[in-house]
Amino acid sequence: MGRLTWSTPALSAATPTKLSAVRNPGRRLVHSRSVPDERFEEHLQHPAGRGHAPAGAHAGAAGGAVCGDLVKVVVAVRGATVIDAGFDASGCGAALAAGSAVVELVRGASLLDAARVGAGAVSAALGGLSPGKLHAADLAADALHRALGAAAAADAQLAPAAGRTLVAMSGGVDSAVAAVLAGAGGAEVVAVTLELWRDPENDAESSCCSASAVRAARAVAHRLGLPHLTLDLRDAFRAGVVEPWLAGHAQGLTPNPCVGCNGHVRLDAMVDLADRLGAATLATGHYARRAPDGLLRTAADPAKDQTYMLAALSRATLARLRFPLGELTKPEVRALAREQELPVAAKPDSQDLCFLAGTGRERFLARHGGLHERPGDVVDRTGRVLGRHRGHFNFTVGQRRGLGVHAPEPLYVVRTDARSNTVTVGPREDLGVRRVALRGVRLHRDAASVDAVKLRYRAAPVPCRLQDGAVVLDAPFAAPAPGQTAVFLAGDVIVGSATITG
Ligand SMILES: Nc1ncnc2c1ncn2[C@@H]1O[C@H](COP(=O)(O)OP(=O)(O)OP(=O)(O)O)[C@@H](O)[C@H]1O
Repeated sequence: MGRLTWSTPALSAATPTKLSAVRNPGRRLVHSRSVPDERFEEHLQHPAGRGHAPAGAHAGAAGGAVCGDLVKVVVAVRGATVIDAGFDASGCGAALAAGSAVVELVRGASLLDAARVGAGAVSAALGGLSPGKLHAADLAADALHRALGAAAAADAQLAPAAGRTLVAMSGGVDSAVAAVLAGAGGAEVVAVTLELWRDPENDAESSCCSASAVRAARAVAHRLGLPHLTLDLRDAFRAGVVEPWLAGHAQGLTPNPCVGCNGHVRLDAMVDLADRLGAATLATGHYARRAPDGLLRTAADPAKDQTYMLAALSRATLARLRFPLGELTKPEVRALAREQELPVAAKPDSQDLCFLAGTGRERFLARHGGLHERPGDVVDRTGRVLGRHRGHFNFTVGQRRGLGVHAPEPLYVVRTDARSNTVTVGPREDLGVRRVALRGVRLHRDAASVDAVKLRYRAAPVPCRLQDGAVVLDAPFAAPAPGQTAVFLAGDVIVGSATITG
């Protein structure tokens, strides 16, 4: 594949003087001289829209106590246009000038032009900031994008365009390549990143949910010439994903937050935004495919297949989704990223739950769920005490590591009991089960069509049949964990899901 060219919409005639800054969004123009540019001075002396708060505007802020500089931007969107904007800034002069530059760049611009404004454009509008002052452009761009995302989600209404696609960009290599492929046929691509988690003590800052990851995703999108919007879903994510995950651990379950997150938090919000932007489809970097009847089909690369995580999506949501990576392997995706010279081509894959990045599970449970150390017994099936543990919630069925028990044969967690705070262990043969109890069975086809079930994200499907709210397996499966999702297959098509209860 050669270098792809982009079909980006023409910038509006209302913003001719902004063209060069916005067209070159990914580049940072750095002046080596110490004398400020006259454009910088002009913004400093006569800031545009300082203290202005238009009616119906949405606000976004960045900076604050830690860095001493604070920029707040407000924007009002109507239809497809940023009809008005204002700002406030405290701290250094560069923060003030950057806030003013943002207002000038976006006021009267189309929403999608405004969504192309990044720190590079802000710096360029100020004649190029020295390295020490670029921070102010970053803050102003962060504040702008927080405001713009909120305004777009609430007030934007672009005319529907069949060839417009919204791409969910996490800042990783998969979604960057998905964006490239989504635009390869000439489609008009708009990018969105969700801010899902921000910890006051800054853990998970490196994860795909965090504020710094949002900034990185924006940089990738802007480098591709794409408008980029940010949606702040932190409240919905905490209430709908993190809190149930913490509550599940307290009850001795092993919840699967990603299935619910995709199912009713992040994809729904992005489909709503796609509607507002007049985008017919939402593309993601998941490894998944679609069956002819619209249901999910496993990815061509079984090692990367992510349909398990998407199994709880409604048919209506599925109908809007596109998976440009579904026929590719990961090495092929990385090769495409290198070919397109994407800066994220070598970025490592995410390993754990996004909100746990930078923090261990045990520490997270203690800090956010109040599940502090609670010593209890490790017992065998006869009740004989073999050792001590630091809380049942730190263990999951099938776990082998970290038991702190010395035995002649490897031992695994067979059961955890929240009420007695005991962890029962046994040899591997104790783990196998042939019948798995379920709740909340949801099927898109007849129960009779189910021929296999996946009982864990990375487990191979097991041949089975569905019977009386349970799944009966043709071969024993080691350690289905209560709280995890069971995903039903008919051949390679995902036909439903349920939650494992025992
Ligand atoms: N914070 C986010 N904002 C927007 N989209 C996201 C976000 N996190 C994940 N996605 C979307 O969901 C897809 C799968 O997410 P997952 O967390 O599994 O990432 P991944 O496989 O590491 O992909 P990537 O390399 O794109 O980060 C991503 O490719 C992206 O399209």
